Amino acid sequence: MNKKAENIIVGISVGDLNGIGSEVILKTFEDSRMLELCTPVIFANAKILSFVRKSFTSTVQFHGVDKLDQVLPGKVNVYNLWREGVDINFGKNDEKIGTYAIKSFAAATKALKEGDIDVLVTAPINKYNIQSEDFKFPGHTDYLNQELEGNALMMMVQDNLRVGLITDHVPLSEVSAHLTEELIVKKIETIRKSLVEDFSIVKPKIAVLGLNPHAGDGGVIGKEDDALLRPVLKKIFDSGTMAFGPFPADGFFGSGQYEKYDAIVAMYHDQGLIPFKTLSFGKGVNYTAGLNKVRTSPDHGTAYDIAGKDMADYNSFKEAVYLAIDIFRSRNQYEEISQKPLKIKEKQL
Ligand SMILES: NC(=O)C1=CN([C@@H]2O[C@H](COP(=O)(O)OP(=O)(O)OC[C@H]3O[C@@H](n4cnc5c(N)ncnc54)[C@H](O)[C@@H]3O)[C@@H](O)[C@H]2O)C=CC1
Ligand SMILES: NCC(=O)COP(=O)(O)O
Repeated sequence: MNKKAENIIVGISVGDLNGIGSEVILKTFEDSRMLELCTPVIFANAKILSFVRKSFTSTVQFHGVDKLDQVLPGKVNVYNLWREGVDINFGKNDEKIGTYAIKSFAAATKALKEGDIDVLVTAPINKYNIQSEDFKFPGHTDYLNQELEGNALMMMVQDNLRVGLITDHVPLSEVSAHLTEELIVKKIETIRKSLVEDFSIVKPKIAVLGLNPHAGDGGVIGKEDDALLRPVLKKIFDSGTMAFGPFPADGFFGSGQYEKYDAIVAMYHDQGLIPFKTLSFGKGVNYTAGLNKVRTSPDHGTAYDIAGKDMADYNSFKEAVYLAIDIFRSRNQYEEISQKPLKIKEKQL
């Protein structure tokens, strides 16, 4: 299914309205060339966005729609999800605002499932104020894993730097207990498949970080690297996936070895995200790999400390839009190639 560029519909959930989400969305679409690349649809309310726009140097014009079949190319569409006014207090952690963040995210996910939008880009939520009886997830990734098909995997991306996580929203004290052969095999296969289908890398090279300092130093500092990781990685390598490691994480980044691999696999959130954000903050993208639909988001959170002050850097959000479109196209190309493989006729003697 090859779509004309401007017809790729990018659904956008508005995130926490007291954070910097609305600012980075508006600033991204201030540049009208973005509308030649895609058709954006923001899941929110046109009046609210017109109100918050006054706080920023933005002149972006909205096209409010009440149904998704009214969305127009060449416009910044806003799907009016609610009618009532909402009190915006930039920088304030507010449960009521959390309910609107989830309203937007849930509706955009439904549209993604039903094919009304092609890809989803999410603005940041506050993981505390979104919690309710109906929504008990630590983040977007976990909810999408439930709603869509496949096995969600958090992958941070900036150009050729890609960091995938074995465990993501897991407290540090529970990481080791989560690490099993089954989980590691499943996650590394998700990363391999994503590199092939989403990033068009034919035979990807994957580096895997150890869990413990110095990858355990032969068992002196923790047993998991020798007892679990090494044998699992050998099995994965023997089955044909170019996975290497476990590498001691500090030296691996410090010496620049990360540049030699198509993806780096971290055992837990901060092991991967600290080096990733240090190397690429402001340009990185959080991609949910492994699902039947494409979702990306910027590399940052709600940034309450600068919300409403016209200070937010919107480049990471813009990159999230670009990457979602690139992956959507790459997946379509991969599907086409797989359906029409080169026909090789064997010569009969
Ligand atoms: N995808 C998502 O929905 C994410 C949500 N969060 C949530 O955001 C909230 C705040 O998280 P933090 O860890 O404080 O991270 P944060 O990214 O919101 O802020 C960290 C620091 O970076 C600065 N910063 C962030 N984005 C910026 C931008 N675009 N331009 C300029 N400066 C920027 C902030 O001002 C702050 O000083 C938490 O509730 C967290 O759960 C965090 C990361 C991702
Ligand atoms: N640090 C990235 C992060 O925690 C975002 O999580 P999610 O909301 O994308 O699942």
